[in-house]
Amino acid sequence: MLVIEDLAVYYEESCILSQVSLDVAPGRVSCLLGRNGVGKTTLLKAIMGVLKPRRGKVTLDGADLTARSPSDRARAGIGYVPQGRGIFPYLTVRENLLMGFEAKSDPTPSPAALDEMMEMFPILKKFHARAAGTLSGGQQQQLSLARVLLRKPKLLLLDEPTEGIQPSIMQEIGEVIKGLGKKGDMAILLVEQFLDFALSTASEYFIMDNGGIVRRGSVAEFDDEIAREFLAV
Ligand SMILES: Nc1ncnc2c1ncn2[C@@H]1O[C@H](COP(=O)(O)OP(=O)(O)OP(=O)(O)O)[C@@H](O)[C@H]1O
Repeated sequence: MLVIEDLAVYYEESCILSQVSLDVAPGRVSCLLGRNGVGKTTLLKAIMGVLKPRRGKVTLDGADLTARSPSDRARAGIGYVPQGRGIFPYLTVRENLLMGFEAKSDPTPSPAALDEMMEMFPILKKFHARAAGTLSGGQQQQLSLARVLLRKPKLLLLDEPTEGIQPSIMQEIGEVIKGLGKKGDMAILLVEQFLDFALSTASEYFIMDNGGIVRRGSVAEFDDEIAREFLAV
């Protein structure tokens, strides 16, 4: 379980997150919503340790990660699929997948884990020898997700997985995320601008505004009034 308490994050003197508290339990897909520029990516980076908070605490299954480096956090079980995917375009699909093992405490590639990913994303099996940069945006997104899932993270952070991808692949990715949530052993925090995708994939929502979480609830209870108040521009 991820627990964030009273997190404050600044870019130099500019306060982006002033007081964020939230928790995400395994077996749940939670979406983080909010207007452009409100600080959603900043929060994911602070959870991953790419940005240092000025105040507050990040714990995963009771272990305090606040002072730990991003690579330590990856080893502790945080998987991060950043906006823009972060794949290596000149390496093959298979080589990109193998990079996923580097962040494990035991970096020996497991053929069974590789097979599992190829089964979950058949397109990666088909294109395993291609340079990753030649894949479509949606296929690259699947690769980026598979590379992180290889490590069997306890917490999966996803930043705008639908950005720039076709609706058919969007649906496939949505099904994979929902399936991971249902398995019950992974907590998932999804940042998503595309509201329909977020609401059809997640079971719980958080809304960020003014540097903090201003609303949370079950997706089943999300309505147009909430969208107008917190998400309309
Ligand atoms: N490296 C940086 N230096 C200074 N300010 C930054 C930096 N990165 C982001 N910001 C600012 O921090 C604020 C929050 O940005 P962030 O990307 O976290 O928002 P977001 O909610 O994820 O937005 P979007 O939905 O557009 O991705 C924005 O005002 C942004 O301009």
